[in-house]
Formats: sequence, structure tokens, C-alpha cells
Amino acid sequence: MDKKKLRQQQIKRLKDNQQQTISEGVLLLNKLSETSIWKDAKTIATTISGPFEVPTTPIIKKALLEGKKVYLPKTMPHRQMAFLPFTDMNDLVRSDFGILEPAYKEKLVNQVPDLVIVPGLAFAVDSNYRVGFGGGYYDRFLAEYSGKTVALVPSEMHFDSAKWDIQNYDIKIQKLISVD
Ligand SMILES: Nc1nc2c(c(=O)[nH]1)N(C=O)[C@@H](CNc1ccc(C(=O)N[C@@H](CCC(=O)O)C(=O)O)cc1)CN2
Ligand SMILES: Nc1ncnc2c1ncn2[C@@H]1O[C@H](COP(=O)(O)OP(=O)(O)OP(=O)(O)O)[C@@H](O)[C@H]1O
Repeated sequence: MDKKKLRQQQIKRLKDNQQQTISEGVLLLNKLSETSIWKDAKTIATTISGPFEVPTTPIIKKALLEGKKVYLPKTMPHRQMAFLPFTDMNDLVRSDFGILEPAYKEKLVNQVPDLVIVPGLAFAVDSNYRVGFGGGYYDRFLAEYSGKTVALVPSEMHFDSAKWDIQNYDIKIQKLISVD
């Protein structure tokens, strides 16, 4: 199937099952926080989740409580992302796409956080490939990034194998955390 078709299907499926993704998010964060990639990370990158994504507020809170520094992406021209520190919810600004993002401050950009929690709409658990919103932001970023990557995979994003076409620019996530 082409990615675009799958993306549309997944958006509908995720909108119809938001509550399940939210409740599984608790379990997924618990699992993540027991891993060495989490424990070893002093700096982590996540996002501000939208309504049908795995909620990231609990991730941010837990990371901060454990003394980690949290980075969030700001979308930039040419489909680039800049990662900037999370300070306070009130400091975030809504992007043209409706996503809350940090304000751009060149000196604060960190493109090499220890761990990047990669968002997505669908994940193939045999190969670790993902489908995202289609901007290509993470594929571009991960092409240059050499640290750790992980994704939280609720059941509605879980595919045993990719039923979409893999492109040569697609980048595998190092570790997927899914519900049993
Ligand atoms: N919560 C969250 N934040 C995130 C991401 C995400 O997946 N989740 N991203 C993960 O990548 C980045 C933003 N991703 C985006 C992906 C696609 C488009 C996009 O394609 N917009 C279209 C309009 C929508 C359409 O195609 O209909 C456009 O550019 O015209 C925008 C942002 C960074 N922040
Ligand atoms: N490393 C790269 N360099 C240049 N273009 C790229 C790169 N990676 C992806 N792209 C382009 O980005 C576009 C979107 O890619 P794709 O459909 O794989 O998005 P996605 O992985 O689902 O979304 P995202 O990464 O934003 O969550 C494609 O048109 C692709 O050509």
C-alpha cells in the first residue's frame, strides 16, 4: 500500500481510538522508564503530542523529575527541525500546523540529545520502520543524528510487518516499545 493511503487510514483509526492510546501511554512510559536508554539519557527529545498521539506531558514531567533536560522540535524552513529546551508550557507557541513549539533561540539549539523519542502513526515491529505525518521531518533529522532513538507504540499503531512501501530515505527506529 502507498504510505499516503496508510497515513489517511491510520489518522482515522487513531481518532476513533484516542482513549485507548491515552491509557496505553501510561504503560508504555512505565516500560520506557525501565530501559537503560532512558536511564542513561541526560537529555531527551520528545514532542508536544496532538489529540490522537501517545500523550507526552507525562513523559516530559517524568524526565524533568528525574533531572533530565527535555528538548522539543521547532519546525524550520526546508522541513528541518531545531530542538530547543522545554521551559514552561506558557512559553510554547502554536505553529501553522497547530502544534505547540518552543520559540527559536539559536544559542539554545541542541541537535544531539542523548535520546530521541520519535513520534509516528504506524510502526512495523519486525523491521522497526515507521510512518509519520508525511513531512519527512524525522527522516531528514535522523539521517544526520547518531544518538539513540526509541518510539512508543500503542496497539493502534502496531503492525507485525510493514504493509506500506519502504523508501530508501526511511530510517529505522532503534527500539520500539509496545504493549504485550
Ligand atoms: N506532536 C508532534 N509534533 C511534531 C511532529 C509529530 O509527528 N507530532 N512532527 C513529525 O514530523 C514534526 C511536525 N510534523 C509535521 C508533519 C507534516 C506536516 C505537513 O505535511 N503539513 C502539510 C499540511 C497537512 C497536509 O498534508 O494535509 C503541509 O506542509 O502543507 C507538518 C508538520 C515536529 N513536531
Ligand atoms: N533524508 C531526506 N532528505 C531529503 N528528503 C527526504 C529525506 N527523508 C525524507 N524526505 C522526503 O520527505 C517526504 C516525506 O517523507 P515520508 O512520507 O517518509 O514522511 P514520514 O516519515 O511519514 O513523516 P515524518 O518523518 O515527518 O514524520 C518525502 O517526500 C521524502 O522525499
